[in-house]
Amino acid sequence: MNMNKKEKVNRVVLIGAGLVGSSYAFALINQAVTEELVIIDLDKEKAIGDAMDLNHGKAFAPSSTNTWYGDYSDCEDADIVCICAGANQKPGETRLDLVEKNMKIFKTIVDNVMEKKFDGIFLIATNPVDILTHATQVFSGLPKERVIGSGTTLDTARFRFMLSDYFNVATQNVHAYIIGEHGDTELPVWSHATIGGVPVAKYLETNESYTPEDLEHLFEDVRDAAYQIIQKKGATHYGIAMSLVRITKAILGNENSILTVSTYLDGEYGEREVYVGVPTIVNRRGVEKVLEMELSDVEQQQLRHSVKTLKETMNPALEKITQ
Ligand SMILES: NC(=O)C1=CN([C@@H]2O[C@H](COP(=O)(O)OP(=O)(O)OC[C@H]3O[C@@H](n4cnc5c(N)ncnc54)[C@H](O)[C@@H]3O)[C@@H](O)[C@H]2O)C=CC1
Ligand SMILES: CC(=O)C(=O)O
Repeated sequence: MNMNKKEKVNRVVLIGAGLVGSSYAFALINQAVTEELVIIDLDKEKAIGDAMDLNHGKAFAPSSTNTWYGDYSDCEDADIVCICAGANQKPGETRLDLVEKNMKIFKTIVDNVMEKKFDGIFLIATNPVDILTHATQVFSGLPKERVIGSGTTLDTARFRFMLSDYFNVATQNVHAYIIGEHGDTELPVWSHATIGGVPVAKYLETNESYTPEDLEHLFEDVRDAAYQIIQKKGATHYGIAMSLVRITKAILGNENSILTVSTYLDGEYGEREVYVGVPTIVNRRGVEKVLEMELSDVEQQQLRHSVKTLKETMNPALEKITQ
């Protein structure tokens, strides 16, 4: 046995260590998801400070994550490059309002990463996430299954939390998805939502205080959660950080987990040439398979509207930047 031969360890490169990125780094280390974590940010001093600060807490983590402030050359050996760089929403702004600003930033970042011959999986969080995931695939030329957005994983987590709170059951026993744009046109898939296997429509009958109107309001709270949090504290970052860690674990652990990541559709749900949040089997290869649920007519129409909205914003912005 050659004792000098180094074993390949998992490396995640994080680009953009603002509120979302640094929360992701913190959660990654606390859950010991990867052996190596490299942090890159335009604000070099802030990122160096983050790497120092995170390293100082390592003694208390389940296992050691080798963490350093790096540069694009670190992307060559990376398994995952996670991009959280770019502008966030100011109060009143929609995610789609960020498209031009953040697409320009992404062109530079993705070109820099690919110059270093990156051959792993891109995981995108920056908004509008579905559109920037698509742009990353176009800019990088990597296979579509190796470019993934956080999609509606956060919205699905919010939905499951709020349903579990309403019905007073553990979140783990709530199975329900939010799909579509990570944004204002997202939709709840009520037709497949279950509490411990019991359809939500049936579960409503188990207590007269439960009402369909409450569920409508509950979905509105899910959809508008980011606006409410931004109004109160300026940004959201813990929930998305934990969603990103969940996706990272599914990839590095080759889990075949079903997550509502932003995935390229090529005919599934009757849609093409779009990245959008749908239940997807995620493993070491990235996207293994899109799970095609039978949607109700209303849900199918809502998904079509969501995809149309995404394309209407994305196509001109992509055209402008690739001209
Ligand atoms: N997908 C989702 O569910 C969620 C997405 N987001 C999105 O995440 C993004 C980041 O949000 P925050 O962390 O709150 O913003 P932030 O302003 O705290 O951090 C952004 C970071 O990006 C860095 N940056 C900008 N241009 C860069 C470049 N060219 N190269 C490297 N670093 C660069 C900045 O220096 C800064 O540290 C926003 O677009 C926000 O809307 C936020 C929450 C949830
Ligand atoms: C900001 C954002 O996209 C969210 O919290 O859902």
